[in-house]
Formats: sequence, C-alpha cells, structure tokens
Amino acid sequence: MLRWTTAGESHGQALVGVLEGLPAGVEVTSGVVREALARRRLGHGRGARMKFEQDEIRILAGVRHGVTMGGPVAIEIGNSEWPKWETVMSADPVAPESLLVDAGTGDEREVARNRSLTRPRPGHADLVGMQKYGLSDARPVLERASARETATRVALGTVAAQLLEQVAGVRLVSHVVAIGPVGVPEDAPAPGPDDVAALDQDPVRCFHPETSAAMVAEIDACQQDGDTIGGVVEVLAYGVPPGLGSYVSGDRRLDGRLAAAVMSVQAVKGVEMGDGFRTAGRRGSAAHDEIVRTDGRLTRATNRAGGTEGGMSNGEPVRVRAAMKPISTVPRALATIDVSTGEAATAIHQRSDVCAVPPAAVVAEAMVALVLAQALLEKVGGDSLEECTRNLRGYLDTFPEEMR
Ligand SMILES: Cc1cc2nc3c(=O)[nH]c(=O)nc-3n(C[C@H](O)[C@H](O)[C@H](O)COP(=O)(O)O)c2cc1C
Ligand SMILES: C=C(O[C@@H]1CC(C(=O)O)=C[C@@H](OP(=O)(O)O)[C@H]1O)C(=O)O
Repeated sequence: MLRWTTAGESHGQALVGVLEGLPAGVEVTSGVVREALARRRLGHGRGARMKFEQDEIRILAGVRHGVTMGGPVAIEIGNSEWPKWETVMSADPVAPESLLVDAGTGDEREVARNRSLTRPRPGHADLVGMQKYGLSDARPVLERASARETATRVALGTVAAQLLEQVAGVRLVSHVVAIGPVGVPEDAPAPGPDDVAALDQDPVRCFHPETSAAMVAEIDACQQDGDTIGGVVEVLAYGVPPGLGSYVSGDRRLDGRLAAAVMSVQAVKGVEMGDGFRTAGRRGSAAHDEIVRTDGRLTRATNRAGGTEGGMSNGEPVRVRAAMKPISTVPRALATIDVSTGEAATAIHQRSDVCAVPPAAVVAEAMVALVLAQALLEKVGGDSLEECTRNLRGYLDTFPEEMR
C-alpha cells in the first residue's frame, strides 16, 4: 500500500516527507519537485514570508539517477531562514539566557521570536493545542499546525503524480473557482492539463480572466480593511481509468478517501465531488450523467458526478472542490484571552497571508495525486513501473467490446 508521512516544524531546520510503496522505475528529479514547490508559493495575497524564504529541496532516498528504486522516497525541504530560528527551535537544550525575550541582540524581530505566545488565535490550533498537549506557550502548536507542512505534501504529491502519468497517462490540474464572494461563472470552461502554464501565470490561479481581476481587487480590499479571505479550489484529474476504489466497503470508496485527504489540508472546511451540494438541489433527471456511445466509445453526456460512481472512478475526469476558510491570523486582531493572565486580550498577530487560496489549490492537487496513486497501485500494482503498466493494460483488455 502506498503510504506517506511528513515531519517538521514551520520554523524548524527542515521538513521531511516519506512516500513508501512506490514501484521501481518511476522517473523523478529534484527539478520536477522544485517546479511544483515554486507553484505552491505563487498567489496574490500571500504574506512577506513567501518572498524571502526559499524551499531548499533534496531527494534523500529512494531515487537513483532520476528513477525510483522501489524503496521509500524521502524528500527534505530545508528552511533558508534557519539561522534566525536556530535558538528558538533548537532540538537540543539551549542556555536559558539565550531565550530571554531580549537576549541583547538589539533586534526587535529577535524579541518577537523569543516571546511566549499566550494569546491564542480564534480559528487556529493554538488554544486547543495548548490544552491538549499541556503547554503554556502556543509556539510548539503553531509550529506543527502551520501550513508550512504543505510544502512536503506537494513534494510527495509530485512523485505520486509522476507515477500516475507514467503508468496510466493521468494528468492533474488545479485552479481557483472563488475568492470570498467572487466566483467564476457556472458555465466557464474548466482548464485542461495543457493549461497549467497559463494558470501559473495568473495571480490567483484562476482560468477566467475577468473573474481573476475581480478576485485580486477583493483580496486588496480585504488587506486594506485589515482582514483575511477564503475561497474555493477545484482539482481535476484527466485520464483516470475506471475502477479505482470500490463500493464493497466504506473505507475503500474513492470519493470518501479523496474527501478525507483534501479535508486534511489546513483550513479546508468543505469538500465536494463533482457538482456536490448543487446536485442536492436538482431532480434526478438533471443530476446524473447519462451513458452514451460517442465515436464508438462508451462515455457520459455530462460529468456532474465528478468522475466517481459507487465509490469508484468511472473513467470521466475526477473533479474535487474544496472550500477554504479565511486565514485565522486576522490583522484586525480578534478577541481572545491571554492564557498567562486569564484577562481579555487581542489575538497574536505578527504577519500572515491575507489569502492562501491559490497555494491551497496546489496542495489539494497533491492530496488528490497521492490518493489516486494509492488506488491505482491497489488495482494494478507491481514492483516495477513496467509491471504496473502491463497490469493496467491487462485489466482494461478484459472489458468486453460492449463495455468499452
Ligand atoms: C497554503 C496555506 C497557507 C496558510 N497560511 C496561513 C497564514 O499565513 N496564517 C494563518 O493563520 N493560517 C494560515 N493557514 C491556515 C492554518 O494553517 C489553519 O487555519 C490552521 O492550521 C488551523 O487548522 P484548521 O483551519 O483546519 O482548523 C494556511 C493554510 C494553507 C493551506
Ligand atoms: C510558511 C508557509 O505558510 C505559513 C502558514 C501559516 C499557518 O499558520 O498555517 C502561517 C504563515 O507563517 P508565519 O506565521 O511564519 O508567517 C505562513 O507563511 C508556507 O506555506 O510555506
């Protein structure tokens, strides 16, 4: 089974991701991973950190001369800002005086970094994290709850996407369909796999130029008001073969697995497959995708279901949407309690993103890639890429002529 895990703190020395269960023979280079990470850093509305920090990537294990060897793949993303955090985030004990709020460096930012964080932000993990882990300082909570961790998800998702494309010709694309109240029109065309470069050029990863301009204006207005904003992203996977996932048990359903993976992205509060919630308002005759034969091939007249039926991929593009809430570090700080005194206070605010919806699209795409790769390997898995490709061909060849 394809499995993945990540480790690392937002301001720690490095993040690490491990992907286990890949066959040998998948082509992967650090260049491809670097490109995907650069895509995650894009987007109008991101905070100062994205401008000065770099993702320093190294493939540590599992790949030789650009090809997987069958063992776990480990990827490290170094923190270019580590020298500033070396004391605050040191793994080994440090001299107590080096952690004094003003350690004598005369640097204001140094003071802020060292201070205990006791004014938890509503909407972030701070308060419950302190309660749960028995902490009087929110630093350890926010370090791991932070979406900095999503860089590792994107790195691992890129490897999964390489497998999907090389075994089955699957190609993924992600875009933004709403920022706050500004949404693309219902009938706007969806981007295809060849539109990724155009999406990378757009300031909010939107495929509809007029809407994109309105989204940028909405983010600017929000920033001027000292506020933050969320939105909706969509991931499309083209070329997914039918039959990934299964209806036989709830935990094998592809739609459920996709939803859980995408919902696990920080700040995602809703996930829908295909037309999702809109389908609930339609009659059956206008809700389903009629089965037709076009150019001699069995296909669907529409794709309202978003590429799954009965918890299995049905051969149509997989389409998943995710709703992201507004960033909880609101500059116009929200009411909280200072847990060191019990007194009313305003929540921590140093710097943050105003809008992180465009990078969230890229992260959601990575999660979809990981789940689809896992389901593909369940169906046609083998120890080499060639074996997987052969298994996929063998499976598709079993379809009787009438069902192709
Ligand atoms: C790409 C991305 C960037 C984010 N940037 C910030 C940020 O700058 N400030 C912030 O407070 N939350 C940010 N978040 C959201 C928090 O990580 C998230 O709200 C927090 O971990 C609590 O989890 P929950 O919202 O799922 O309950 C970001 C999320 C994503 C996906
Ligand atoms: C670092 C990233 O996102 C961070 C996610 C994040 C949060 O609370 O989730 C808070 C911000 O970090 P900081 O509080 O240090 O400014 C974002 O910059 C990243 O995406 O690479």
